[in-house]
Amino acid sequence: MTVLAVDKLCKTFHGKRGHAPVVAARDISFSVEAGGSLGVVGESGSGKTTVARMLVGLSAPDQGTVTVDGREAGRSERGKAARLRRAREIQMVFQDPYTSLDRRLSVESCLRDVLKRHRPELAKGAASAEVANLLDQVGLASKLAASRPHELSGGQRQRVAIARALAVRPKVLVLDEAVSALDVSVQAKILALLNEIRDALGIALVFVSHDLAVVGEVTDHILVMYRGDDVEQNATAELLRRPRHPYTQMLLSSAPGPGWQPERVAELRAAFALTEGRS
Ligand SMILES: Nc1ncnc2c1ncn2[C@@H]1O[C@H](COP(=O)(O)OP(=O)(O)OP(=O)(O)O)[C@@H](O)[C@H]1O
Repeated sequence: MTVLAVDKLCKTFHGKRGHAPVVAARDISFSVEAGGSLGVVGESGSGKTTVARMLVGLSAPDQGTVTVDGREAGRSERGKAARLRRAREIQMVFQDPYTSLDRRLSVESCLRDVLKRHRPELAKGAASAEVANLLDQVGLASKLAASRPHELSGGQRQRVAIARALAVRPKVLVLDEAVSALDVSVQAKILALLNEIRDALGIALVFVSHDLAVVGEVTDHILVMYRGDDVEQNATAELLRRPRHPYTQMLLSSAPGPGWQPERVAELRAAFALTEGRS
């Protein structure tokens, strides 16, 4: 069953006078099933974050629609009601949990705040049980409930950010470079957690990353973006085995495993630009 349907999203940024407008997203369409996972990949500036921000309502598309469970996001309500509904449907986890978490709040207070705002029907006892349940779901020891963000490791902070997003019981979870700042071994654990979560809860994931190796671990479909365009979309295994578009081929050969090789990318990009007639 399709949970998230994105149809022809477009966004152009009109910068300062004298600067050409930047098309950050051009007719981007995709869908994600319940329990499914789509990776959005591309190099810096390809438009991935712009698409992620449009999904959660942080940025308004010039054109196009985002539909969750058949209902267009942000259509019927305005203002606060629209923001609340969108937040309950689609949650986002950012790259740096240190800046996205409130430093003054303990883990428990942070989760309770979200429950109070988004699930006010929960009585105090039920909210305590839900905090314990959320910590368990993201693999955090209950003794960490009293900790503040600065007392946690990067991986633990990202688990708190995921728990905070799950507290809302969203249908869709968008992760923007959510493991990029973590060590490889911590990355692997968070990716395993994300796979467990989508299996257990049937949430649809949109996983934004520049790192194809990481995306391959956690998605069943991939959308490749280049300068705002959708250059290729396919099942993950097929795309990694037989990339059709020269840009995807370039990304793949420049990232044979975890890690990014800028020199090789530069070489291949030059070759790709020649074939595309772009500079
Ligand atoms: N608020 C903005 N105002 C003007 N231009 C913007 C704005 N946000 C993004 N852009 C431009 O839109 C293009 C796409 O940016 P975006 O951040 O979506 O790419 P990205 O693939 O997520 O890159 P990165 O991985 O570096 O974040 C870039 O050329 C960027 O400079």
